[in-house]
Amino acid sequence: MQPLAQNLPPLSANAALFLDFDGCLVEIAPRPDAVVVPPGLPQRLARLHERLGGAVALVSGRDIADLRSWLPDFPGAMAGSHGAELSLDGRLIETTHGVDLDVASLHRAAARAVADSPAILVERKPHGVALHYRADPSLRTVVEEVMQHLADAHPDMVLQPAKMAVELRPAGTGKDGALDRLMAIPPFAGRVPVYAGDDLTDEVAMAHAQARGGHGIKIGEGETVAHYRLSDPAALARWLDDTLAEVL
Ligand SMILES: O=P(O)(O)OC[C@H]1O[C@H](O[C@H]2O[C@H](CO)[C@@H](O)[C@H](O)[C@H]2O)[C@H](O)[C@@H](O)[C@@H]1O
Repeated sequence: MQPLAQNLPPLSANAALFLDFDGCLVEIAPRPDAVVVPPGLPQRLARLHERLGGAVALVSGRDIADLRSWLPDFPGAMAGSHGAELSLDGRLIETTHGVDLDVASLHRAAARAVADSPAILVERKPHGVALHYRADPSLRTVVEEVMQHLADAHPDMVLQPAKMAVELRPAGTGKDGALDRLMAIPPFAGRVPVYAGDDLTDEVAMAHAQARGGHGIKIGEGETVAHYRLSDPAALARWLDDTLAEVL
């Protein structure tokens, strides 16, 4: 049995905070373009960024341009596309993988393969592709088979299971690598990493945070390596606000 939310200690002043986006900062929505940024979230992130000396990063499966469209004023670092992209302080987006990918051709192949199932949403990503079956969960097997087929045809890409979706991302990327990369540079270096996330792609990063003496916070249900759990994005927001009021 994992510890209850009330056992989660407040963030300490020497923490480095890593936050996932979908299902963590915002509730899961029917489609990727339908999420709602809760009122107060941009201000909360800005205050945390200021009080933690800039050591706050967003770590998402979304690409950075997409992430930035939801949180245009976020002042900290962003790791996007499951760690395939990195942006420091709103500056240039750096691609962190060496895979030579014809992404347009991958998008076309994915779209062709599911053309007979219009309920499957094809998300064209700069470093991969995602197929979403949330609109019709009975299409899960179709999506899994198509994505396995695409993965077989692209040995430099790996499958990334997600919530009601399956993605392909470049091999060698991952949120664990993003965390390691940021923890090696100021203002993150020397701090204690705390990582909050809700999905499978977050588990490796939470494990890395804990291996570095920090902790992971699982948002929502499901198996996890994290030491702590909070029920939903609203509970995470409350914990962050309590921390800001009491500690930082
Ligand atoms: O790492 P994250 O920030 O959690 O992003 C993971 C993926 O999130 C998005 O898909 C998920 O959220 C959608 C909106 O709530 C939902 O409709 C979908 O079913 C979920 O799988 C996003 O579309 C992906 O690109 C991200 O990789």
